[in-house]
Amino acid sequence: MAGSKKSLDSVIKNLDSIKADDFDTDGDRNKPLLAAYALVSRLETPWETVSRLCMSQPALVASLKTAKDLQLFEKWDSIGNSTEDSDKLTAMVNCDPSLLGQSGALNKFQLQDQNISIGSDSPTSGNKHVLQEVSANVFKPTEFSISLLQPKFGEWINWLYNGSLPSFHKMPEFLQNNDYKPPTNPANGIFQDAKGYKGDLFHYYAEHPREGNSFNQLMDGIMARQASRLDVIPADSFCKWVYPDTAARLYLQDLPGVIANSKCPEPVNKMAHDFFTPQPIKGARVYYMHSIVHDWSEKPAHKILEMLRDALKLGYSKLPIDDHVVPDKSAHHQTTFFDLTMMAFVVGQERTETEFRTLIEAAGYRFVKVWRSPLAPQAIVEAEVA
Ligand SMILES: C[S@@+](CC[C@H](N)C(=O)[O-])C[C@H]1O[C@@H](n2cnc3c(N)ncnc32)[C@H](O)[C@@H]1O
Repeated sequence: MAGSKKSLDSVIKNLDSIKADDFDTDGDRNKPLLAAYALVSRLETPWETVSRLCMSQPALVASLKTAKDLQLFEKWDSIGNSTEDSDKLTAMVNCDPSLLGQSGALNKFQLQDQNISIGSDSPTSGNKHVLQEVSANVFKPTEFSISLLQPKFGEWINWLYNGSLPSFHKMPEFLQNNDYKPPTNPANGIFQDAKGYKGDLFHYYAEHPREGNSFNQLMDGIMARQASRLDVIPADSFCKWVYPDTAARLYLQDLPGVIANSKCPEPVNKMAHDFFTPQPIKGARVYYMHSIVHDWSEKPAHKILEMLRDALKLGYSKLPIDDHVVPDKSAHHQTTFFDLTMMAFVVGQERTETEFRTLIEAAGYRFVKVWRSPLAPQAIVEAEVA
């Protein structure tokens, strides 16, 4: 018994001792993270898995949205993110004390996300709680809750409520009503069913700028996370100080509303362009598309590539397509939920290497190779005009 207790303690101590900054690179940190997810799935019982998925996570995100609506984190930040009791927090956000009190819904934040009580000799402070419970009814913001003050993270909570949850709520019914075939018409998919809207997501966003802004912020968050694997120089230094001549030859293209709100600094050229029309910039060395092709089903994706093809110079221009490239087996969990999100949200999909090859070749390109990085499940498909 004593031997078993000792080994249990040492297992927990070993696990507790692992920290994000133990690793030299993000790629190194990612490997134990994946091992830890696998560990959770081995250790959880079916009851623990189902209650986490169906009870604690929905309750947590509903609590986060309520806290966001109350501007709890913003108001806390304005008084210096100090340690506060629930009476002070209740007064600060002007809600009923029962919400933030001892047994209230919001003060359970710290209990709902990975809080494991493993005894006084085992530290729990490294857990990713939303709030830290300093003592009974006394709380402190955490690195995570403070990160939500940045729109590129905080707006995910609004997007969850205005786009993701309504779409996933509709998905089972939509598929049932459509003989379990994925949608193919970008103007008439699951998102449109959920919103009672006819037209593609990007037209919806142009007509609903508050929701469009949420989406643009979360794209910012995704790009900020991914830039590390591309050896990207921060836009400001690239444009203003490091390579001003090169930056002046770059073009950022998107729909007019997105271009008008983009923060890309001078001297990069900002150009409104509809990619379902011919590409006006001819003979460039590179036409880089990030998170574009996966937004579309075969027919529109083919059209986008076709409209670009004549701009490329044979033997010189390159087309790097930056998206998830799904492996034949053991797809990364991020790839699989991106794939479902693309289907539910934009009638898009993540593609395998074979699917990319077929799409690209049918549009008049040569498939060169796939560039992968250990830092992300996304990859770069290199193509050139055939
Ligand atoms: C998933 S976002 C990716 C944005 C950006 N490339 C990034 O990675 O941050 C897709 C983008 O496609 C743009 N888009 C949608 N339809 C378009 C069209 N017809 N012509 C040009 N851009 C379009 C949207 O406005 C949106 O910014």
